[in-house]
Amino acid sequence: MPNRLDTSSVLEVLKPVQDPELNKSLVDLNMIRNVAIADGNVSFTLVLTTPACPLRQFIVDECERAVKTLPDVKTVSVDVTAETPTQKALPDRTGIDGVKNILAISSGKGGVGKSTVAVNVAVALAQAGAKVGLIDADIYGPNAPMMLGLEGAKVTVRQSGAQEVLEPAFNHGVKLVSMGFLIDKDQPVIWRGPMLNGVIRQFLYQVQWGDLDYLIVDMPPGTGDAQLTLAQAVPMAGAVIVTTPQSVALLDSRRGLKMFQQLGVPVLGIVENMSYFIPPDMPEKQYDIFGSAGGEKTAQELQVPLLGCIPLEISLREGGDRGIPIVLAAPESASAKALTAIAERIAGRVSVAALA
Ligand SMILES: Nc1ncnc2c1ncn2[C@@H]1O[C@H](COP(=O)(O)OP(=O)(O)OP(=O)(O)O)[C@@H](O)[C@H]1O
Repeated sequence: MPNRLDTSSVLEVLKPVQDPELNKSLVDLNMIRNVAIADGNVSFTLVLTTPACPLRQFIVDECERAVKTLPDVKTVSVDVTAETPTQKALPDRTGIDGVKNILAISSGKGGVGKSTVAVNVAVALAQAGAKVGLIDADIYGPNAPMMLGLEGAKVTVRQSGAQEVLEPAFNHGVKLVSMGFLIDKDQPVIWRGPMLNGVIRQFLYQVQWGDLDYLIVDMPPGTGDAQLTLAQAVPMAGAVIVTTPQSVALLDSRRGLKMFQQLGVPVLGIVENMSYFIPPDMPEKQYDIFGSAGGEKTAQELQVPLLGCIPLEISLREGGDRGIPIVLAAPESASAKALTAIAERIAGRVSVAALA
């Protein structure tokens, strides 16, 4: 134990403190910077690997505790920032300039709450300070514009050199492009594979995304052309599979999971939506409408993490309908807390994979 107070002794006592997800020393990971000491007041910057770090407070507390073991320390002040690592490049995939991590939110079947999860995870990450974009590639139900309060918005087209580029819409801290901006919502559209592929590629490469920590893609349900196009075009940081506890939904999600694994896309985990119902007038009650623990069983069987369980809550649907996602409209509700924790877990796993 050092018996003096200087920059090197601060780094020495901080060396055993690990990033709990990466299991490596914060000092070795270059996460401790700008150590300064003035009259017993120690300050430094802690650079996390994601602004949505689920263990932020725990890491800060551990750092403070370690530094306070040094003699003559009066105060410890930790300035927390984040630098999200960029996912690893793949030789046969073309990344998007400035976009660090591309994530797919997928489901085996429709109506399980995939868009609800995509929108709320995007907003929760933005709330934490991340730069976030969302591609609503769901041709069957392009709900993201409504859920983000951007219904009726239009993407502007600009000429950039020889290329036309789309300017995304923006609300609640999230940049959005959507199939809903391109099609009349009352007009049935028959999508052919090549057409859909073309639009997905346009959404990836011809949008003025700027710098993004996370680009989230709300996929159409099922295992079709869109998934294939996405996985073969860009390097993917991972896919998240949304399911409900019913066994049919779980069967479909197994299929989705296998598909991503075959395409070489890491599956970050499963989200179980509509896990149980909390009656608004009896919040202490919990009803397992679709059975219970299905997501947990599937996650165990397929050896992927269960990222979280979201209850059925009326306010969650209302938030979506009003264009104010529940993580903003009612952050203290059970579903908002679950969604925020899911966003943090996703961000944590993406960082771990990028730095592995
Ligand atoms: N946990 C929940 N509690 C209450 N309502 C929910 C919940 N999850 C989703 N919903 C509601 O269910 C409907 C369908 O959800 P959502 O559009 O997110 O599903 P989806 O899987 O994206 O559907 P689609 O396949 O049609 O795109 C929406 O009205 C949404 O607000």
